[in-house]
Amino acid sequence: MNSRPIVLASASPRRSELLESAGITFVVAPADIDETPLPGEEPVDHVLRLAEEKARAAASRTEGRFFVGADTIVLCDGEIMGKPKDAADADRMLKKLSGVPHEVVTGYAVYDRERDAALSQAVRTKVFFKSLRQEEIDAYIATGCPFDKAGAYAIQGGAAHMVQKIDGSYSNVVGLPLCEVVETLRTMGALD
Ligand SMILES: Cc1cn([C@H]2C[C@H](O)[C@@H](COP(=O)(O)OP(=O)(O)OP(=O)(O)O)O2)c(=O)[nH]c1=O
Repeated sequence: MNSRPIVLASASPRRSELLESAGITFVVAPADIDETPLPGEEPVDHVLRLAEEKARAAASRTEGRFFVGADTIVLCDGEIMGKPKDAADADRMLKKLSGVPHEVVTGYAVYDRERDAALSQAVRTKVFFKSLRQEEIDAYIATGCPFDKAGAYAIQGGAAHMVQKIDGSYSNVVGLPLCEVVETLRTMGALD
């Protein structure tokens, strides 16, 4: 699908699987950046900033032409939820999400090293959780799954049964809005 080198600036195996599923050839070069929100930073500005920082950080130390970075957060009642710090934090997040619709926001950026230019976009998906029983929350946390996921859950994993419905892109919830990312790669000339 592409002859020009694409680099995925991510350590997330889910993002790799999604991009692979679109038939895109790429190499992986995770970018380790500080993901703390700036004081007063709006959620969309936050994910867009981090996505571009990840793409540019990978470009500063990896061969390639197009660099894809992404960042996913859960937005519930004004709170930006990243990954839980520990089991108590995961428990707090899941209790807050229980029975309440929330949004998953993923920002992504494609940085073209040759033109020193980036295109970015934030995609929002509404997720409706059922009311969770404490035993369900405890059992889920005991699996260890919540710890590397924004909002302490994975729609593609053990939390599938907690989700009543979604409104919007599924791949966006998993961490990369595939439809939009592929279109952006095409617009930028990264795909044949
Ligand atoms: C809500 C939700 C999030 N997630 C994941 C997507 C992201 O990998 C993670 C949010 O953390 P991110 O900081 O966006 O990404 P990451 O640290 O995993 O990877 P990298 O920064 O190297 O690209 O949560 C799921 O896998 N399923 C879900 O249902």
